[in-house]
Amino acid sequence: MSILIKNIKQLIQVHENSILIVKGEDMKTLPVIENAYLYIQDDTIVEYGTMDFCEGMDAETVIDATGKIVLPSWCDSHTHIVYAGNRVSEFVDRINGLSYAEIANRGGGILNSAKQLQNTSEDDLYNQSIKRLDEMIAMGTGAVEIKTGYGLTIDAELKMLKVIKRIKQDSLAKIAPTLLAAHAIPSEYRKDKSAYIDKIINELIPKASALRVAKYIDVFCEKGYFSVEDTEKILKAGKKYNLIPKIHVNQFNILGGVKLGVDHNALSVDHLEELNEDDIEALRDSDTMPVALPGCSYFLEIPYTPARQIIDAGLPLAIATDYNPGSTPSGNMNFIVSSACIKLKMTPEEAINAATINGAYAMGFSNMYGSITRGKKANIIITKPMDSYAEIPYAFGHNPINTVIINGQVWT
Ligand SMILES: N=CN[C@@H](CCC(=O)O)C(=O)O
Ligand SMILES: [Zn+2]
Repeated sequence: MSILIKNIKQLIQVHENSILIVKGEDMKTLPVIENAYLYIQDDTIVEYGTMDFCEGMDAETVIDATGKIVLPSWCDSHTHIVYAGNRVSEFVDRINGLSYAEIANRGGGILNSAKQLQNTSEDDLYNQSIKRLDEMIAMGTGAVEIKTGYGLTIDAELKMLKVIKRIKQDSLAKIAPTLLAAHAIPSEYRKDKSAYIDKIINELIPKASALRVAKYIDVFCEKGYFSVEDTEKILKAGKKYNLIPKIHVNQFNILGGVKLGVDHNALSVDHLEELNEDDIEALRDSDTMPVALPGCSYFLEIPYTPARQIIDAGLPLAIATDYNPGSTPSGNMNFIVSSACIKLKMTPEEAINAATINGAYAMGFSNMYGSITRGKKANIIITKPMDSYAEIPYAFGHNPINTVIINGQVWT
């Protein structure tokens, strides 16, 4: 199967040589070819260039992209899309004045989602979750990290992993699976958190690893959830099974989780709504990607991650949705790219770098995703007609997408 996209107004994020990450000042650059073509064979980007070199070229499917922008699909490196039901009633409670923490303390929040998930069959959970993923693909996302963390029992966490495994097998999207059993303390362990941690370490991690699906390990390192010491214990246990850390840190409080993540070679440290100079220093010269989740800040009305401070310090930054039922019930990366510009004061170039190549890095596969490079996977967005790529973040709330190609197939 071959696809030729021709007369492209701007082909963006083009890299002749495969790059893995973009940092600091370099994030301001987004390589563009004007009046371009792109040739896809099966699931792979094979060739591209200016239209001058397209003469005589043909393919089984030819798409005329006159007036349109073509770019790599969004890489969403932080989601919790496997969940059951929703938390609409908590949304209304918050409008009426309750805080996220007050709702959680009353047994709502993550524990509410866990109760719903425990009472949902694997098939039902799969159907609800893949529907969310399909909606994300239609909005331009081609690679997605998916976490567990709404099971909170051995059986329910394994059920989540099985669902993620099925999604990974069935979907055209690239999936990065993460074990986040340490997402909240189950009510039955309220008075004995260490017993739950022991269960994760001695029972769940070995069983999860036998399922051969989880690649990453996550912990919600936060007051009232898991301390830095708890987090370290779990990361060390994960390491024995080759699970790479990708952790929730600094959402509400600075506890030292960023440094811990860096010390344990975390692939990413996510949230960072609260951040200090020590965190920036810890990230300097590390291989750990900081990840901002502006949809969560928007929905919970908490501070936005200080992206300028991060990028201006010469660090890389990725942006992701955090799609989940409690703090971000949206998987729309177009909105995240807009929010990065409007609220995090990132330029369109920085936001697009953060949502493509750096998002792919934060999932460990920027060698195959996140840029227009020969040999990389053909996950492509073709926009509606627009004057420049800056209109993608500018027209917030609009759907900028005309066509999505995923794994070399036109998505319908
Ligand atoms: N902060 C921890 N986990 C999720 C929210 C979970 C929930 O409220 O269900 C997050 O990343 O925002
Ligand atoms: Zn999260």
